[in-house]
Formats: sequence, structure tokens, C-alpha cells
Amino acid sequence: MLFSEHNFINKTGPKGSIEVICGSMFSGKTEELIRRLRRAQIAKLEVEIFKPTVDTRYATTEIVSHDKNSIQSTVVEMSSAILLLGTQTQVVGIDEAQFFDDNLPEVCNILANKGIRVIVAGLDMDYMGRPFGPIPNLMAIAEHVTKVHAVCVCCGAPANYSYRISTGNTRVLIGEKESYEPRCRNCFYQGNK
Ligand SMILES: Nc1ncnc2c1ncn2[C@@H]1O[C@H](COP(=O)(O)OP(=O)(O)O)[C@@H](O)[C@H]1O
Ligand SMILES: Cc1cn([C@H]2C[C@H](O)[C@@H](COP(=O)(O)O)O2)c(=O)[nH]c1=O
Ligand SMILES: [Zn+2]
Repeated sequence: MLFSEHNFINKTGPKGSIEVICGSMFSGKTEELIRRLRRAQIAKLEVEIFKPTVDTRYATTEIVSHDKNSIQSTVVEMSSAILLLGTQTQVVGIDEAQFFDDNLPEVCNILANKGIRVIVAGLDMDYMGRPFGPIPNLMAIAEHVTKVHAVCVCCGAPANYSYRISTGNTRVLIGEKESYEPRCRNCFYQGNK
């Protein structure tokens, strides 16, 4: 990945940053993203929120957690569209980031180097336990990475894997409890034997 010269930031420049919230399904990524964005709104900062077109499970204009907590958002087809945000924007939130294209880290870098606080949430691994989309590269360039955990549905331990219970081996398969279970390492690999 090559970062272009307009990404250069000097000592006296604005203080943007990248935060990544990652983990398995049901680990609380969206709730944590909404919590941070709400606090920014309370602080009267100009906030814009984006999600990819692929995930319109509950709503097209909102980010919605599994507990139906929600916040207004804009659906975009590709990561470069995020750069078209308003000039006053101070905080950018991005949910379901695993579904974005490989340019997302570059887009986040450009925003952060302009002084914007960028908060990104997404699955770190797919249903096979493989690093998912642009998330690994985002984790590498972020100032702060928060890994959240669900509760393993098999044994109650902290879960960091999303075990697919429905059939289908395409990487992208939109779904919830009918298709996925959060599982710990042990229960995930037992299930995949
Ligand atoms: N096995 C589980 N472990 C933890 N939380 C769960 C589980 N099953 C359902 N939940 C619910 O999911 C919520 C988290 O939802 P959400 O923030 O949308 O997660 P994520 O975005 O990581 O998929 C929890 O607060 C909890 O109420
Ligand atoms: C593991 C895995 C998940 N998905 C899909 C399933 C859901 O629609 C989203 C994740 O949503 P959440 O807010 O993190 O619960 O991703 C997928 O397409 N492929 C996978 O491997
Ligand atoms: Zn377990």
C-alpha cells in the first residue's frame, strides 16, 4: 500500500486520528461505535457516519446494533465516496468496514491527516477465521485499536470468532443469529473439524 504525498502531516498540523473497533459478530462493535459518535455529537462536533451498500439488514439510512440501538448514516458504494463529506466535518464514523474496498485505509489516512477523528468498526475475521477485507491494514495504521468480545454461545467464554451455522461458502453472506454464532477459539475449531 502506497500513501501519497498529500497525506503528509507536519508537527504543527491538525490532530486527526484513526480508531479501529473490531471483533466477532455480537461483540458490541456497533454499540461502541454509536457510543463514541454520540459523545462527539454531545460535544457539538460535526459528525458524519457511513456504511457500505452491502449491509442494509435493518435500515438504509441508519446504523443499527443487534439491540436496535441506532444512529443516522449515509450508505456509500465505495470508500472514495467518503471523501465527499462536508467541509465542516470533524468526526467520521464507519461501520461494517470489512465490506469496503482496499482503498479504505488510504481514505482514512487522508481524513485523519486533515485533522478528522476517524472511528472505524468492522469484523477482523471472516467465518473461516481469515483476516477480513481492509480491517488488518486499518489496524496497522490506526492510533488506537479496540478488540471487543462476544460471549461464546457454546461455553460462555469470551468469543472472538464468528461461526457460520448456515450453509454457503461465499465470503459475504449477510445474516444474524440464524446464520452465525459467536464462539471462542476452542468451540470455533471444534465446530470446523
Ligand atoms: N453471544 C452474545 N454475546 C454478546 N452479546 C450478544 C450475544 N448475543 C446477542 N448479543 C447482543 O448483541 C449486542 C451487541 O450488538 P452489536 O453492537 O450490534 O454487535 P456487533 O456490531 O459486534 O455485531 C450485545 O449488547 C448483546 O445484547
Ligand atoms: C463472519 C462473516 C459475517 N458476514 C456478515 C454477516 C453480517 O451481515 C455482517 C456482520 O455484522 P455484525 O454487525 O458484525 O454482526 O457480516 C459475512 O458476510 N461473512 C462472514 O464471514
Ligand atoms: Zn466456547
